Parts: sequence; C-alpha cells; structure tokens
Amino acid sequence: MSRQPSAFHKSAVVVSNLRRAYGDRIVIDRLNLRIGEGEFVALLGESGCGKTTLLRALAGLDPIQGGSVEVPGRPAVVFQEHRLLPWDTLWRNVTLGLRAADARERAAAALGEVGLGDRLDDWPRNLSGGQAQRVALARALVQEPKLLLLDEPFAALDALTRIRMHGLVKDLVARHHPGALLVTHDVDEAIRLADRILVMRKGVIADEHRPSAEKDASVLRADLLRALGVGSEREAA
Ligand SMILES: Nc1ncnc2c1ncn2[C@@H]1O[C@H](COP(=O)(O)OP(=O)(O)OP(=O)(O)O)[C@@H](O)[C@H]1O
Repeated sequence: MSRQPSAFHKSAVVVSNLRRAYGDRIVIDRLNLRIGEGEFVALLGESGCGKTTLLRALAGLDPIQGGSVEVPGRPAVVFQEHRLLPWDTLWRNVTLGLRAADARERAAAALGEVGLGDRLDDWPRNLSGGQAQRVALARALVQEPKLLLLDEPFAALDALTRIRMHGLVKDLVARHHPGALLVTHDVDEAIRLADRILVMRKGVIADEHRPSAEKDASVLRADLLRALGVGSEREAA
C-alpha cells in the first residue's frame, strides 16, 4: 500500500527561520517547522533546550526576534496547570473570551466531549486534577482552533489518569482535526500519541522520528532515548 505523505496537506502552522532571544541570549535560532491540520506532533528535548519558548512563540504569546510564524486563526493552548478561574463556573470558564449568544450551548457540547457534560454549573474547586485538565481541553476546543498547543498537559496527573487523557486527546484531535503540538518529557507518551516526534537540541529541531506499524516501539524508544542523550551507551558531555 502506498504511503500518503500528503495526508496533512493543509498547514496548521508554518515556522520559517524563527529566532527567539531573551535579551542577547539566543534560545531559538533559525528554526523551521511545519505542522499539518490533523497532524499530531510531539516535541521532546532536554530541560532548558527551548521547547516552551517555541510553543509560546507559536501561540503568539511572546515577541520573536526573527523569521516568521504563520498560523491560520487563533491557536489554543493547554498548559501543565489548568488555569481555571476559581470564581467562575465551569461553563463560564470554558467560554471565557468567547462572545457568542450560544456560549452556554457551546460549552455544554465541549464539556460533553470531555465527559463532563453534567457539570456545567459546578466550580473548579470541586474537580480532580484530571477533570480540571479535561475542562482546560474543553476550553481549548470551544475556540475551534486550527492549531492546538499542549505544554506538558498530563505531567502532573497520576499514571492511570494520564493514560485515559491520552485516549481522549487522540480522539479529540482525530475528530476536530487541528494540528497539535505536544511538549512532553515522556517518550512513551510521544510514541503513543504522535504521528511525528521531534527532538529539539540547542534551539533547533535536531531529529525527527515517525512511529509506524512497521517500526517496533521498543526500537523507536531506544532511538529517541539516544537522541535525548540518555541511551545505554551514555556519552560524557
Ligand atoms: N522569561 C525568560 N527570561 C529569560 N530566559 C528565559 C525565559 N524563559 C526561558 N528562558 C531560558 O530559555 C531557555 C529555554 O527555556 P524553555 O523554558 O523554553 O526550555 P524547555 O525546553 O521548555 O525546558 P523544560 O523542559 O525544563 O520545561 C532556558 O535556558 C531558560 O533559562
């Protein structure tokens, strides 16, 4: 069967020669990246290599010092912490900033999709960590983004909840078809979720891997760990 490299032919984001610096310290230098609509990309890299900096630049949250970031529409971001407002009900949290007459209906639909359709009038304080992250996902979905940016959204969850969230996020991306970029430290999470896995080093994309049915997950895992510098033959820096 022929492979379909053009399966993600519409771009959710195109990054060209991106440069991002804090003062005179360059963190990202001439980085290029394209993510297609419906494509799920995971971004791995050692602590401090610039993953969150890249994600924030894609989200338009920070200024950039060179190159370009082209995103059709407004991206939605889910962070490690849910960032729900404690004084607003769940449906109001979900539709914050959304000026639509049918906001409550849209919140109900989004909360329904994450399994919390019966909690519209509940409060953030009554939620578990996993439920709060599901509300954060609903809040992202309600914006119907072409690009969904996920900055370690499962890192603070227990292992079982994290696995459930993996299934949910994968379904949501398949159903809504945004391009998705997931920043994570978890190699297995990246393998489970992503169509393509990028390894960032020193402010550029240094490696790219594609999980596939033909490639054994344990081989891919070893390749990724090596790319991250934590392979079995650990090299001294
Ligand atoms: N607001 C800031 N001001 C100055 N330097 C910053 C700022 N934010 C990040 N940095 C620096 O930029 C570099 C990249 O940080 P970034 O948070 O993007 O890394 P990361 O790969 O996401 O790390 P981690 O995996 O630990 O979250 C680091 O050296 C960090 O110290």
